[in-house]
Amino acid sequence: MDEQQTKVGLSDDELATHPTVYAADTLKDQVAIVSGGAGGIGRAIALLFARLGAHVVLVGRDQAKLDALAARLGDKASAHVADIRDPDAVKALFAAVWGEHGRVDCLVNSAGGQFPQAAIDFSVKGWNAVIDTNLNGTWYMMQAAAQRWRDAKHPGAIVNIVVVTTHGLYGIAHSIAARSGVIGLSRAVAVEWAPLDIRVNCVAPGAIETEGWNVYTSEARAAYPRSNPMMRAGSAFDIAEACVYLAAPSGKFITGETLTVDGGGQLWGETWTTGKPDYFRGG
Ligand SMILES: CCCCC/C=C/C(=O)SCCNC(=O)CCNC(=O)[C@H](O)C(C)(C)COP(=O)(O)OP(=O)(O)OC[C@H]1O[C@@H](n2cnc3c(N)ncnc32)[C@H](O)[C@@H]1OP(=O)(O)O
Ligand SMILES: NC(=O)C1=CN([C@@H]2O[C@H](COP(=O)(O)OP(=O)(O)OC[C@H]3O[C@@H](n4cnc5c(N)ncnc54)[C@H](OP(=O)(O)O)[C@@H]3O)[C@@H](O)[C@H]2O)C=CC1
Repeated sequence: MDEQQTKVGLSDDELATHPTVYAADTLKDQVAIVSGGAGGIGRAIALLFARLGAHVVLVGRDQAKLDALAARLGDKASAHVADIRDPDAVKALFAAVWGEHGRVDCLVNSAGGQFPQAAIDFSVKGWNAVIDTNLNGTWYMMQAAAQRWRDAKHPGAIVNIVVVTTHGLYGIAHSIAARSGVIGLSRAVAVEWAPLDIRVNCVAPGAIETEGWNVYTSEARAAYPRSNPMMRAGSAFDIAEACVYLAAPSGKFITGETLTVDGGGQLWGETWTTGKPDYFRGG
């Protein structure tokens, strides 16, 4: 981690008042679970979903962080501590939320992350930590949601936040592997779960300024805005609006899709999370 911990991205006040294309009742009376809900992207999703009428269940491992955001949102949110890597904790989470609200309409899996390291140096523990968090943890949440929806004969929508796996992102091969797994899994269950009226989609963000960037060096962070043809970083709000699109009725004929929100970064540009090797500088 860099010694310079910087506050990055939009503030809660900016997120809460950001202009949106969506009508104020887009998610009226819906219940949405957002894992990583107090993180950089997750909180933007939570703030927008609540603003559009949903009750948002914020999930993460840090009670104080969750409580602080829940307090801001009042009766539009509640906080639930759960480690998504613990399948029993995930089951207990869904039992609690279903017991409290009698429904869940949408699950957004935004909990996740990785550390930058050359793949050749990954330790077994480090590899497993990233796979367990991003692939297994996401799966436990998806399956728990789907089982509840099946048993209650209730429709549902899942949006998994992944990373761009196609081109241009180096130094996080463990995460690319885990997120490719999530994308493949989402496509597979989009078909299996279509008879249950459950849609499953992914959003792949490019460089989105959040506090999550603090795991990268200041040199790496400084280059991220130049990693796409728009030559700038996106905001967590861009991801939140994409999630609404897929979760709301606007997405009713979309399943098994990955919506890339990266300013064109998968077409042009490169991101070196561990610094660009001399070899690729042509020197
Ligand atoms: C243009 C786009 C930019 C890049 C695209 C992506 C951006 C983002 O995703 S933004 C950031 C999102 N948030 C995060 O990434 C959060 C920070 N990451 C983590 O919390 C961890 O990396 C985690 C996801 C793996 C959490 O797992 P946890 O079990 O809590 O991990 P530990 O800290 O206990 O570490 C376990 C194990 O992993 C190895 N390891 C961890 N950090 C590093 C590191 N910096 N370098 C090398 N190895 C690391 C290590 O083996 C750890 O075990 P110990 O050695 O016993 O500590
Ligand atoms: N920002 C970016 O540029 C990009 C981000 N992404 C991905 O988007 C997602 C959100 O990123 P961002 O908001 O920026 O990152 P943050 O680090 O700000 O947020 C991640 C959140 O996940 C939670 N979390 C992590 N592990 C667990 C766990 N085991 N159980 C429960 N909660 C957990 C953390 O909360 P706590 O530690 O309190 O539990 C944290 O709030 C991540 O998957 C990230 O990799 C993808 C591409 C680019």
